[in-house]
Amino acid sequence: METCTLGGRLYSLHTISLPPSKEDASQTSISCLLDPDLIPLLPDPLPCASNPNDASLIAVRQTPHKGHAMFAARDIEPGQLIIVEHPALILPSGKFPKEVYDELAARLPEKRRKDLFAMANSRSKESLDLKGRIDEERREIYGGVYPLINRANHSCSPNAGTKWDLASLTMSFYALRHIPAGEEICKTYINPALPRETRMGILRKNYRFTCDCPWCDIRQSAHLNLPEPEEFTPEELDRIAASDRDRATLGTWVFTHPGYKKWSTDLARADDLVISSHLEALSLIDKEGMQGLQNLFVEEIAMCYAILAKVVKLTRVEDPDLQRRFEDWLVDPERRMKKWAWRKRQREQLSKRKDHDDAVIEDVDAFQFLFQYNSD
Ligand SMILES: C[S@@+](CC[C@H](N)C(=O)[O-])C[C@H]1O[C@@H](n2cnc3c(N)ncnc32)[C@H](O)[C@@H]1O
Repeated sequence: METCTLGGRLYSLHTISLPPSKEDASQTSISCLLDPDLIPLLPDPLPCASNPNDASLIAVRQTPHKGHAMFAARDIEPGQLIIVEHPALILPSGKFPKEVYDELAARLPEKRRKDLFAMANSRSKESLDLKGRIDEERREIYGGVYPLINRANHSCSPNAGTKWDLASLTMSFYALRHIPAGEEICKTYINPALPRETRMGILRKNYRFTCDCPWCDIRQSAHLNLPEPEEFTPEELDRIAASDRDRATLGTWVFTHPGYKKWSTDLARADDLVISSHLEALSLIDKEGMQGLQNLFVEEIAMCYAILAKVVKLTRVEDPDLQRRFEDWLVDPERRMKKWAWRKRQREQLSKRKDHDDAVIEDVDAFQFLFQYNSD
């Protein structure tokens, strides 16, 4: 089989060869199902995943109620890269006949194929963005299957996140907060800002499990294989409602609170407005374990020139360009951050003028004062 059609669209089966990797001899190819017009647009030659993968950082083990899971074998610091991995499979979203999956898998080296099929729900995919590679109207969502990264189970308070790199066709997996040795490393399969009921419904329907995170499994009984309680106590209902409210607030924060851009040119807003509002968001993030959103807020705070040192560390995988920009500012913040310097100058001039006005006000008659005011 070289091609197949789904929903009137034609797809080609295609194998991308990878440069040999010292660390993983089985990682030799990616088996793909692609729009034929995408194939000539793929990076060629494909760079080898710059493999800083440190095998001693993680351990994959069988668990009593979640199949395999990934654990931190050592302490992992916030922002630290955990894995960089090429997908074993790339295919469009949508359901294809079983033979298509079998054919894609058959094209993989044996070890890679076995690893893939050993995974629970081996069809779960990470979405990949092929933006910029094809016309907007023909763009569609592709998914990748990763033998190692896909071992990470789900949590609604994930301690790790993923970042896709189109140029190398790799996914980076990195820590969103400190992960102590022994803790399970989880990512989120869904939008964690959704209410508990909706999150649980999607996870049951699409992945066939009941989430055991502390925000879903209110009684922490999933590991005992106990069913969801029929009824919650009023205190439990309050906790669920508070968490849903906090998550919804975080999900819409950037639309409901002023950010750096508006603040920077608006002297009517207090100097610490964005910083204090975004610090409030960061404390909600900590409360709900939604560190996946933190860069958005930390970046805004940093734009107001606050905790640059923290953001430099946190952005190293997710946004290396931003990291370099912040490092650059740190060399001479007032000169390089023009908007910050502008606000500072305006405040200084205003306070100088106020001191001056306070000193002369008694000598100035009403007419002079009005004149001075209007001529400014
Ligand atoms: C991408 S796989 C993750 C690795 C999988 N545990 C394994 O053994 O290979 C997704 C599947 O893992 C299981 N899973 C993931 N997160 C879970 C969780 N929080 N609780 C229970 N099962 C989970 C579900 O069976 C889900 O369909």
